[in-house]
Amino acid sequence: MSLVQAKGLEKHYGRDVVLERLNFSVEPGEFVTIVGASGCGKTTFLKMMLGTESITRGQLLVEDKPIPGEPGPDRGVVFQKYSVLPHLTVLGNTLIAEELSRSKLLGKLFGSRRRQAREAALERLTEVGLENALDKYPHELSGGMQQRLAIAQALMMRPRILLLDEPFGALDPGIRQDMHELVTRLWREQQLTIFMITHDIDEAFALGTRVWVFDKWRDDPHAPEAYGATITYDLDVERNREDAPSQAKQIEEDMHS
Ligand SMILES: Nc1ncnc2c1ncn2[C@@H]1O[C@H](COP(=O)(O)OP(=O)(O)OP(=O)(O)O)[C@@H](O)[C@H]1O
Repeated sequence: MSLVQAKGLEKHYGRDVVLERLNFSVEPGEFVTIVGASGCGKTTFLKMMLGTESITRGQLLVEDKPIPGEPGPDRGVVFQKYSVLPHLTVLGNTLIAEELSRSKLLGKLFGSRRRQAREAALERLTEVGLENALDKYPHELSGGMQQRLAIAQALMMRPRILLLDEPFGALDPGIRQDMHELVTRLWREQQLTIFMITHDIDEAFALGTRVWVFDKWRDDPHAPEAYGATITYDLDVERNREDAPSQAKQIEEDMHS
């Protein structure tokens, strides 16, 4: 059974069609990277996966069931802008992910549940290499460390699906390379299924097993809102590694033409 499927999925904002005719099946363990022109609906798609944007038409299914209309523990997310809370330490920021998810009414965990959550948080922070920064506050962390913390938060509930919206867009190239290694390791070790938006086509081909290009397949210059973007290329990078450089170049040219 596919893990995620879209059938005729569409997103409109009023009369503005942002996404249309999205049809795909994603198997467990795939690493899907998503590229496309600015404003073509990539983040909107990710938010539909997260459950914070409604679906206008069609279906978006996880294991054959409609995706819940709210975030859940099976889907972790990391955005480009650092999403950590400035008044909490590294450990506090990781614990809050569990507190918010498990204890909606009380807002806090107590006793053995809190101890278990602390152990889980320490484990996640060790996985992302922040075990020596538990008591630091976000302003004391580099950009790369803040994104490591955001990843630890996202993985706190052991999601099967990880949604990444340009998570490394603000980082220096050397740090990005470290983050690529981290995400690749976590993806393998935790058997995650990843959907990652990036503006960097080389990054898309380096990390993804599958690259999607979002673009409009039909356009009316007199009514630009009439048609939305869809997946215009769906490339199996894993099986065609040797073609990746020429495909990346072609996509880069298409996006800038
Ligand atoms: N809440 C909203 N209400 C109305 N229009 C919206 C809303 N959110 C996004 N849009 C519009 O939907 C379109 C797609 O936006 P989205 O952020 O998904 O694009 P994107 O491909 O992620 O862009 P970028 O690469 O610049 O981040 C844009 O035209 C945007 O203005």
